[in-house]
Amino acid sequence: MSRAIVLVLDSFGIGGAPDADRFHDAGADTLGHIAAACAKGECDGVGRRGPLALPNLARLGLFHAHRESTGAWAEDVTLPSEVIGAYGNAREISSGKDTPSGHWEIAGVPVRFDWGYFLDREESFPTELLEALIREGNLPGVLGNCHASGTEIIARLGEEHVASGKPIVYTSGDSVFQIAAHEEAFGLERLYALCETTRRLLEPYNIGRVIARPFVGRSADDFARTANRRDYSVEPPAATVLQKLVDDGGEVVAIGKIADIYAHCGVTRTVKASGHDALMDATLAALDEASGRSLVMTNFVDFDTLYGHRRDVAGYAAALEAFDARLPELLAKLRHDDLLVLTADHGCDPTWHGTDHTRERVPVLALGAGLPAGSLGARDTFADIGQSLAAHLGLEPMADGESFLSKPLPTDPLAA
Ligand SMILES: O=P(O)(O)O[C@H]1O[C@H](CO)[C@@H](O)[C@H]1O
Ligand SMILES: [Mn+2]
Ligand SMILES: [Mn+2]
Repeated sequence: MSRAIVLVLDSFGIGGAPDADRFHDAGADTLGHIAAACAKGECDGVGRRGPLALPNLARLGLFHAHRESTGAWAEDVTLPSEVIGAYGNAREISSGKDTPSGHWEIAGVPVRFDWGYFLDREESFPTELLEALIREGNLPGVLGNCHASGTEIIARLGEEHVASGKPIVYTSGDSVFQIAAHEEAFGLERLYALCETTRRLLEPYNIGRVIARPFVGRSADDFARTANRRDYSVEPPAATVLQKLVDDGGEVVAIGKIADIYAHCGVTRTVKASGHDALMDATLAALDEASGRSLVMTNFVDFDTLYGHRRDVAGYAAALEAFDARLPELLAKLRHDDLLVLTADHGCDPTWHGTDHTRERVPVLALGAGLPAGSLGARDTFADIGQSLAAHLGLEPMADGESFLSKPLPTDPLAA
């Protein structure tokens, strides 16, 4: 029975998006700029040193994929003696560079409509929306109401929030409405309920996600966000490959943020875990259990949340190396007819201006299912992954994308 394993390294772009200009991201290159910083010794001293060392990802073809995306090798990296994976780079055709768009497109459903955005950097939200939220949420008011980095805004407004009981509302370049509140002073369940109210009030605004951002701590110096973050996404606009597999009697194990990102559509089992080691442990355990026709999908969120958005280049490098070191455990569990795909949902170049995502191509590193090692070239949409998963899992083809599993057409002997 076919199994597929998809690991999404959240925000791990490899530069080169042909439409990066439109997002003011021309030149952004998450992998390339991390490698360059490591090569200059700028990432030494966080439990790592020297050039970026990703020997296992390199064997799957990561650096080759990056070179095909940008035209240049990542600085000072060691190339593998042999590439064992099929590697490619994929551009995104969805209108946004956000997490749901990237994941849905990976699963064969690009987002062709435009999301709503709160574009004003200050006074970002419409007055009538905030008035409705204050009324229905029984709130003394709200704080924030601006574009912000989530860690900076709790340091700036967290104490006032605890004293006043007013939740902190903020947004970003993404189609999001985020609510930060203290887990104990405000209450976690109350925060979740407020997010559900917000989700309903946002219906006319076409916003992709409401995100609950609980935090703990006593003062601005030690406020810290917790793993109880929860995302309230709208449903994908069409059946993803996850949904098609479930409808056809298969199993979908969603690990980490995956279930939230797909609005719980097309998921048979949800596994929550916090931190990359725990996420990898959960993935390995799921592989031990997944016996039938199944898809195991994991989102490795820390690359994005702890390092990309925080513009922490050294932290990102160390997290990549730690992830790479655990890959052999996963490879050892693969059966010959499994298909493993490693990819990303967008970029978040930690050397870039601002704190938002960056429009980039993503790596497509595939192994197994009889795929020969070598280049898959430049893929025109992330949906090529969804289409390949559909082919591998024996599902009807998706409307978008081209499978990289399909064999080349036999040459016509008469045409010679
Ligand atoms: O700064 P924090 O709160 O981590 O927010 C980030 O997380 C959100 C979801 O990816 C993005 O919209 C981005 O702004
Ligand atoms: Mn993401
Ligand atoms: Mn993000």
